Amino acid sequence: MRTERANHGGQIERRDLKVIVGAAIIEGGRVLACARSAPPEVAGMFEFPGGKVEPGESETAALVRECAEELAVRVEIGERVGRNVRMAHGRSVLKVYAARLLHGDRPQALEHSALRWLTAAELDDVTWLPADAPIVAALRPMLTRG
Ligand SMILES: Nc1nc2c([nH]c(=O)n2[C@H]2C[C@H](O)[C@@H](COP(=O)(O)OP(=O)(O)OP(=O)(O)O)O2)c(=O)[nH]1
Repeated sequence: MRTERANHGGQIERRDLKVIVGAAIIEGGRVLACARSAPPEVAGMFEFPGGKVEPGESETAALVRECAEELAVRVEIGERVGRNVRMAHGRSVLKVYAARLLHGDRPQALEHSALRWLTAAELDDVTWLPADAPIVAALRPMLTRG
């Protein structure tokens, strides 16, 4: 994504905004939380499976690709969960979408150190990456709603 903003001199400054997408995979009132295996500073903290959107790739396509790479599952992408979360001093943005598993696929931890299915009441049982806090808050009523 390309963004423009005026710097202090009033000139337009162009820079690339990196978009990170995450999938809140929901099944039976539970969401899949994945523990990062690296880097060491965040290893063991939980996130939504996903990653960077590649140039020319749609957000949905990036999520389908990342879920296949990280979990070996096929997913259907649904509605947005929560708001855009700015990270890395505004250089990147995290966008999370609800997703559901297709064809009876079961997630495998190909890149994560652990996978956990959490109910709304269990969302706080794990330590999420800090940027995920507003997403987790928005997810809570969605899980209860079923
Ligand atoms: N996937 C994901 N990343 C998140 C979440 N919350 C959060 O702060 N992040 C951050 C962690 C990383 O700095 C960045 C995602 O980078 P990544 O390394 O997982 O993405 P990637 O797979 O495309 O990276 P790469 O190793 O291919 O370069 O976003 C989240 O819920 N899911």
